Amino acid sequence: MSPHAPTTDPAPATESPSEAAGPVPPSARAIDHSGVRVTGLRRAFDGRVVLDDVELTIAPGEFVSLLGASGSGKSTLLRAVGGLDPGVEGRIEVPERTAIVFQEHRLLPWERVWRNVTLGVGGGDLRRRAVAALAEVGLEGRADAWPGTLSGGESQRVALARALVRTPQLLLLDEPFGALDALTRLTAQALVEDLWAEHRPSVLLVTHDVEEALLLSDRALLLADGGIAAEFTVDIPRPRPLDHPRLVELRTELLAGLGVHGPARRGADRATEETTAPSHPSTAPATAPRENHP
Ligand SMILES: Nc1ncnc2c1ncn2[C@@H]1O[C@H](COP(=O)(O)OP(=O)(O)OP(=O)(O)O)[C@@H](O)[C@H]1O
Repeated sequence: MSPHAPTTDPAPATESPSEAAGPVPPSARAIDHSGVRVTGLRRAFDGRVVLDDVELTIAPGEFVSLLGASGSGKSTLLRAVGGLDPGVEGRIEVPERTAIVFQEHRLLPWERVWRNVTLGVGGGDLRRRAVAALAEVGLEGRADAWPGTLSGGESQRVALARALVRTPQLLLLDEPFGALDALTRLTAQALVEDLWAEHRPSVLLVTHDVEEALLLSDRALLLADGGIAAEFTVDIPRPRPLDHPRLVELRTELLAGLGVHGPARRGADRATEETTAPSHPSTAPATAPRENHP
């Protein structure tokens, strides 16, 4: 890691569609491997402390999920790691190539899909690179489409392609499946898992969905009271069946950590707390098509 990491985030942080997916601007924050190290992170809004001395480490290639009640500061933390928040204090070390995918796809409607994918990307051969990234997310043949002609799931795939084309060492995902219907969500989750297995970026995924976190991540972190309140190692080989006993156990522990008790509160949880209700049926088909990988 760079010994020169600053004590405050130096990255300029205006937010535009191209920056949303693009790399964090080159800065002294870059480290020499693809992990993340955050120490002493603090963020207050109008004197109200949201993040208080947060420590976070992500190993190179590790998939980490961040859960927590609505308003606990998940997006604030992710934005800070992504260099999008100039108001944060602390030491943040991230790799040079970082890409972010948000819940909303943030595509420019007046640019064709392939141009959206390569917005802000340097170098030549942009169309070919966009087409390759689009193929990776299953959107062969859609390079010249207008964003307005895509479904929600397809748009989110374009957003993923926009991240992929930057060959990120760190992928920041802020509820990227949150706006998708249940079935599209399962497919998108499987896609992200496959892409991660193939490219092995480090990943920080903000999600409300406990099962999503348990299916995808190596570790799930619980954000509460301004800090990481609990950490769960998901020591289950992939692909992970939802009825794996350890997954069921971890799910119960995570839900308890989130203050949700009992197995049958699914609809109520989602409606009232926006936090943790399982989104998969108990016989989820999501795991079936997944490739096996470590
Ligand atoms: N720019 C801002 N100005 C003022 N307050 C903010 C700002 N951004 C976030 N906050 C506040 O900080 C707190 C944490 O917000 P954040 O969006 O990080 O929470 P979250 O855990 O991601 O929530 P959710 O799960 O609902 O998306 C909230 O109380 C929010 O109102």
